[in-house]
Amino acid sequence: MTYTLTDLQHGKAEVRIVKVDRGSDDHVLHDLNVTTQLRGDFETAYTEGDNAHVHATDTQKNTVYALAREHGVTSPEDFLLTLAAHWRTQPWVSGTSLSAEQFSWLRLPTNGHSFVRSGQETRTALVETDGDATTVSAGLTDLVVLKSTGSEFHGFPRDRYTTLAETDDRILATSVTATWQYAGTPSSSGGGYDAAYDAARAAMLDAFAGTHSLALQQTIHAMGSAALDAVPEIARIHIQCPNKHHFLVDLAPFGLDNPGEVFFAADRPYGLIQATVAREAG
Ligand SMILES: O=c1[nH]c(=O)c2[nH]c(=O)[nH]c2[nH]1
Repeated sequence: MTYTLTDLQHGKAEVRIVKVDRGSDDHVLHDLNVTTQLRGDFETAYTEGDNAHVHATDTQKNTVYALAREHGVTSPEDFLLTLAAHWRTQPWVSGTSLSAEQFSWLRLPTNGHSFVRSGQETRTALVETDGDATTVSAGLTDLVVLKSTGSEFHGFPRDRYTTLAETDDRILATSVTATWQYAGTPSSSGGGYDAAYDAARAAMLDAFAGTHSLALQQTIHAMGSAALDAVPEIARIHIQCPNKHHFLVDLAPFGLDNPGEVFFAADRPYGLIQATVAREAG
Protein backbone atom coordinates (compact mmCIF):
# COMPACT_ATOMS: atom_id res chain seq x y z
CA MET A 1 0.00 0.00 0.00
CA THR A 2 1.31 3.47 -0.81
CA TYR A 3 0.02 6.63 0.74
CA THR A 4 0.54 10.27 -0.15
CA LEU A 5 2.91 12.29 1.99
CA THR A 6 2.26 16.05 2.12
CA ASP A 7 2.78 19.14 4.28
CA LEU A 8 6.37 18.27 5.13
CA GLN A 9 8.08 20.84 7.27
CA HIS A 10 10.76 20.77 9.90
CA GLY A 11 12.45 23.27 12.14
CA LYS A 12 13.22 24.24 15.71
CA ALA A 13 10.36 25.24 17.96
CA GLU A 14 10.61 27.88 20.65
CA VAL A 15 14.17 29.11 20.27
CA ARG A 16 14.43 31.49 23.20
CA ILE A 17 16.69 34.37 22.38
CA VAL A 18 17.45 37.51 24.36
CA LYS A 19 19.45 40.07 22.38
CA VAL A 20 20.96 42.99 24.28
CA ASP A 21 21.69 46.16 22.31
CA ARG A 22 24.63 47.84 24.06
CA GLY A 23 24.92 50.76 21.67
CA SER A 24 24.56 53.24 24.51
CA ASP A 25 24.41 53.11 28.30
CA ASP A 26 20.66 52.69 27.85
CA HIS A 27 20.56 49.04 26.86
CA VAL A 28 17.67 47.64 24.84
CA LEU A 29 16.34 44.08 25.26
CA HIS A 30 14.77 42.00 22.52
CA ASP A 31 13.23 38.92 24.14
CA LEU A 32 11.92 36.50 21.52
CA ASN A 33 10.63 32.96 21.23
CA VAL A 34 11.26 31.94 17.61
CA THR A 35 9.95 28.89 15.76
CA THR A 36 11.33 27.93 12.36
CA GLN A 37 9.76 25.64 9.80
CA LEU A 38 11.35 24.89 6.42
CA ARG A 39 9.50 23.42 3.45
CA GLY A 40 11.07 21.99 0.36
CA ASP A 41 12.70 18.92 -1.10
CA PHE A 42 12.83 16.88 2.07
CA GLU A 43 10.75 13.87 1.08
CA THR A 44 13.50 11.24 1.09
CA ALA A 45 14.16 11.88 4.76
CA TYR A 46 10.59 10.71 5.40
CA THR A 47 10.48 7.89 2.87
CA GLU A 48 14.02 6.52 3.15
CA GLY A 49 15.60 8.14 6.16
CA ASP A 50 18.01 9.87 3.79
CA ASN A 51 19.05 13.12 5.49
CA ALA A 52 21.14 14.50 2.63
CA HIS A 53 18.77 17.46 2.20
CA VAL A 54 17.81 17.97 5.83
CA HIS A 55 18.83 21.28 7.37
CA ALA A 56 19.17 19.95 10.90
CA THR A 57 16.88 21.65 13.37
CA ASP A 58 19.95 22.21 15.52
CA THR A 59 21.52 24.16 12.64
CA GLN A 60 18.33 26.19 12.33
CA LYS A 61 18.51 27.05 16.04
CA ASN A 62 22.15 28.13 15.67
CA THR A 63 21.23 30.22 12.62
CA VAL A 64 18.70 32.16 14.69
CA TYR A 65 21.37 33.07 17.25
CA ALA A 66 24.07 33.82 14.65
CA LEU A 67 21.87 36.10 12.51
CA ALA A 68 20.79 37.96 15.65
CA ARG A 69 24.47 38.78 16.19
CA GLU A 70 25.28 39.50 12.53
CA HIS A 71 22.19 41.51 11.59
CA GLY A 72 20.84 42.61 14.97
CA VAL A 73 17.24 42.40 16.07
CA THR A 74 14.87 45.29 15.54
CA SER A 75 11.22 44.36 15.23
CA PRO A 76 10.27 40.66 15.33
CA GLU A 77 8.90 41.02 11.80
CA ASP A 78 12.21 42.39 10.48
CA PHE A 79 14.18 39.68 12.26
CA LEU A 80 11.99 36.95 10.76
CA LEU A 81 12.41 38.57 7.33
CA THR A 82 16.19 38.37 7.82
CA LEU A 83 15.89 34.67 8.63
CA ALA A 84 13.61 34.15 5.63
CA ALA A 85 16.12 35.86 3.33
CA HIS A 86 18.85 33.54 4.62
CA TRP A 87 16.86 30.35 4.05
CA ARG A 88 15.84 31.53 0.58
CA THR A 89 19.51 31.14 -0.37
CA GLN A 90 19.79 27.59 0.98
CA PRO A 91 19.49 24.49 -1.22
CA TRP A 92 16.27 22.41 -1.22
CA VAL A 93 14.31 25.09 0.65
CA SER A 94 11.24 26.28 -1.27
CA GLY A 95 9.40 28.02 1.55
CA THR A 96 9.43 28.89 5.22
CA SER A 97 7.06 29.57 8.06
CA LEU A 98 8.83 31.60 10.72
CA SER A 99 7.05 32.79 13.83
CA ALA A 100 8.00 34.71 16.93
CA GLU A 101 6.54 35.74 20.23
CA GLN A 102 8.01 38.87 21.76
CA PHE A 103 7.95 39.67 25.47
CA SER A 104 8.43 43.30 26.35
CA TRP A 105 10.68 44.81 28.99
CA LEU A 106 10.71 48.36 30.35
CA ARG A 107 13.94 49.99 31.50
CA LEU A 108 13.86 50.95 35.17
CA PRO A 109 14.67 54.61 35.91
CA THR A 110 17.57 53.71 38.26
CA ASN A 111 20.03 53.00 35.43
CA GLY A 112 20.17 51.95 31.80
CA HIS A 113 20.53 48.21 32.32
CA SER A 114 17.76 47.09 34.69
CA PHE A 115 14.35 46.08 33.44
CA VAL A 116 10.90 45.02 34.53
CA ARG A 117 8.70 42.82 32.34
CA SER A 118 5.98 45.05 30.98
CA GLY A 119 2.67 44.31 29.42
CA GLN A 120 0.89 41.09 30.17
CA GLU A 121 0.24 40.51 26.50
CA THR A 122 2.58 38.83 24.07
CA ARG A 123 3.35 40.32 20.67
CA THR A 124 3.36 37.83 17.80
CA ALA A 125 4.78 37.84 14.27
CA LEU A 126 4.70 35.38 11.37
CA VAL A 127 6.66 35.51 8.13
CA GLU A 128 5.77 32.96 5.48
CA THR A 129 7.58 32.52 2.21
CA ASP A 130 6.73 30.40 -0.80
CA GLY A 131 9.29 30.82 -3.54
CA ASP A 132 9.53 34.57 -4.16
CA ALA A 133 6.30 35.37 -2.34
CA THR A 134 6.45 36.70 1.22
CA THR A 135 3.60 37.40 3.62
CA VAL A 136 4.03 39.18 6.93
CA SER A 137 1.49 38.86 9.73
CA ALA A 138 1.57 40.29 13.21
CA GLY A 139 -0.58 40.35 16.26
CA LEU A 140 -0.91 39.90 19.96
CA THR A 141 -2.32 37.44 22.44
CA ASP A 142 -3.39 37.58 26.09
CA LEU A 143 -4.32 41.27 26.01
CA VAL A 144 -6.70 41.16 28.99
CA VAL A 145 -9.21 44.01 29.21
CA LEU A 146 -12.30 44.73 31.28
CA LYS A 147 -14.90 47.44 31.46
CA SER A 148 -17.06 47.70 34.55
CA THR A 149 -20.01 49.32 32.76
CA GLY A 150 -20.90 50.42 29.24
CA SER A 151 -21.85 46.90 28.16
CA GLU A 152 -25.32 45.45 27.55
CA PHE A 153 -26.64 42.19 26.13
CA HIS A 154 -30.30 41.78 25.21
CA GLY A 155 -32.59 41.10 22.28
CA PHE A 156 -31.34 37.55 21.73
CA PRO A 157 -33.87 34.81 20.90
CA ARG A 158 -35.40 32.88 23.77
CA ASP A 159 -36.37 29.23 23.54
CA ARG A 160 -37.12 26.53 26.09
CA TYR A 161 -33.40 26.27 26.95
CA THR A 162 -32.79 29.99 27.49
CA THR A 163 -32.22 31.10 31.06
CA LEU A 164 -29.87 34.06 30.55
CA ALA A 165 -31.41 37.31 31.79
CA GLU A 166 -31.23 40.34 29.55
CA THR A 167 -28.98 43.05 30.93
CA ASP A 168 -28.39 46.72 30.22
CA ASP A 169 -25.34 46.92 32.48
CA ARG A 170 -22.76 44.18 32.86
CA ILE A 171 -19.02 43.70 33.13
CA LEU A 172 -17.39 43.05 29.76
CA ALA A 173 -14.05 41.27 30.07
CA THR A 174 -11.94 39.40 27.58
CA SER A 175 -8.46 38.35 26.59
CA VAL A 176 -7.85 39.55 23.05
CA THR A 177 -5.99 37.48 20.49
CA ALA A 178 -5.55 39.38 17.23
CA THR A 179 -3.66 38.52 14.04
CA TRP A 180 -3.38 40.88 11.13
CA GLN A 181 -1.86 40.59 7.65
CA TYR A 182 0.15 43.37 6.07
CA ALA A 183 -0.51 44.15 2.43
CA GLY A 184 2.51 46.44 2.35
CA THR A 185 5.48 47.29 4.52
CA PRO A 186 4.75 49.97 7.13
CA SER A 187 7.04 52.86 6.23
CA SER A 188 10.27 52.91 8.21
CA SER A 189 10.05 56.73 8.38
CA GLY A 190 6.78 56.19 10.20
CA GLY A 191 8.43 53.76 12.61
CA GLY A 192 8.02 50.54 10.61
CA TYR A 193 6.60 47.40 12.15
CA ASP A 194 7.08 48.57 15.75
CA ALA A 195 5.05 51.75 15.25
CA ALA A 196 2.42 49.85 13.29
CA TYR A 197 2.09 47.37 16.16
CA ASP A 198 1.80 50.16 18.73
CA ALA A 199 -0.79 51.98 16.62
CA ALA A 200 -2.92 48.85 16.07
CA ARG A 201 -2.77 47.89 19.75
CA ALA A 202 -3.65 51.43 20.89
CA ALA A 203 -6.52 51.66 18.40
CA MET A 204 -7.98 48.34 19.58
CA LEU A 205 -7.77 49.38 23.23
CA ASP A 206 -9.34 52.74 22.46
CA ALA A 207 -12.18 51.04 20.59
CA PHE A 208 -12.73 48.57 23.43
CA ALA A 209 -12.98 51.40 25.94
CA GLY A 210 -14.89 53.79 23.72
CA THR A 211 -17.52 51.46 22.29
CA HIS A 212 -20.74 51.29 24.29
CA SER A 213 -21.14 47.58 23.71
CA LEU A 214 -24.41 45.85 22.88
CA ALA A 215 -22.53 42.59 22.27
CA LEU A 216 -18.93 41.44 22.37
CA GLN A 217 -19.43 40.82 18.64
CA GLN A 218 -19.99 44.57 18.14
CA THR A 219 -16.91 45.40 20.21
CA ILE A 220 -14.78 43.00 18.12
CA HIS A 221 -15.99 44.66 14.93
CA ALA A 222 -15.16 48.09 16.36
CA MET A 223 -11.69 46.95 17.46
CA GLY A 224 -10.89 45.43 14.08
CA SER A 225 -12.15 48.48 12.22
CA ALA A 226 -10.09 50.75 14.47
CA ALA A 227 -6.91 48.80 13.72
CA LEU A 228 -7.60 49.07 9.97
CA ASP A 229 -8.25 52.82 10.36
CA ALA A 230 -5.02 53.29 12.31
CA VAL A 231 -2.62 51.33 10.09
CA PRO A 232 -3.21 51.65 6.33
CA GLU A 233 -0.86 48.75 5.53
CA ILE A 234 -3.04 46.22 7.40
CA ALA A 235 -5.22 44.36 4.89
CA ARG A 236 -7.22 42.21 7.29
CA ILE A 237 -7.38 41.42 10.98
CA HIS A 238 -8.73 38.39 12.79
CA ILE A 239 -9.81 38.89 16.41
CA GLN A 240 -10.72 36.13 18.82
CA CYS A 241 -12.16 36.94 22.25
CA PRO A 242 -13.31 34.70 25.06
CA ASN A 243 -16.23 36.28 26.89
CA LYS A 244 -14.91 36.18 30.47
CA HIS A 245 -18.26 36.06 32.21
CA HIS A 246 -18.73 37.95 35.48
CA PHE A 247 -21.90 36.89 37.27
CA LEU A 248 -23.55 39.11 39.84
CA VAL A 249 -23.60 37.27 43.18
CA ASP A 250 -27.01 36.93 44.83
CA LEU A 251 -26.51 38.50 48.26
CA ALA A 252 -30.23 38.50 49.14
CA PRO A 253 -29.86 35.42 51.42
CA PHE A 254 -27.61 37.64 53.57
CA GLY A 255 -30.07 40.51 53.58
CA LEU A 256 -27.82 42.52 51.25
CA ASP A 257 -28.51 44.19 47.95
CA ASN A 258 -25.96 43.98 45.12
CA PRO A 259 -26.17 46.99 42.82
CA GLY A 260 -23.53 45.73 40.35
CA GLU A 261 -20.70 45.58 42.86
CA VAL A 262 -19.89 41.96 43.78
CA PHE A 263 -19.27 39.47 40.95
CA PHE A 264 -18.21 35.87 40.56
CA ALA A 265 -15.50 35.76 37.87
CA ALA A 266 -16.09 32.43 36.12
CA ASP A 267 -13.21 30.88 34.21
CA ARG A 268 -15.16 28.26 32.23
CA PRO A 269 -17.14 27.67 30.20
CA TYR A 270 -16.77 30.92 28.32
CA GLY A 271 -18.31 32.33 25.17
CA LEU A 272 -15.84 32.39 22.28
CA ILE A 273 -16.45 35.08 19.70
CA GLN A 274 -14.31 35.72 16.64
CA ALA A 275 -14.34 37.52 13.33
CA THR A 276 -12.13 38.80 10.55
CA VAL A 277 -12.43 42.43 9.47
CA ALA A 278 -10.92 43.17 6.06
CA ARG A 279 -10.61 46.09 3.70
CA GLU A 280 -12.89 45.82 0.71
CA ALA A 281 -11.00 44.68 -2.36
CA GLY A 282 -10.37 47.47 -4.85
O1 LIG B 1 -21.67 39.66 24.02
C1 LIG B 1 -22.21 38.53 24.07
N1 LIG B 1 -22.37 37.81 22.92
C2 LIG B 1 -22.96 36.59 22.90
O2 LIG B 1 -23.08 35.95 21.82
C3 LIG B 1 -23.38 36.07 24.14
N2 LIG B 1 -24.00 34.90 24.49
C4 LIG B 1 -24.17 34.93 25.83
O3 LIG B 1 -24.68 33.99 26.52
N3 LIG B 1 -23.69 36.11 26.35
C5 LIG B 1 -23.21 36.83 25.31
N4 LIG B 1 -22.62 38.04 25.25
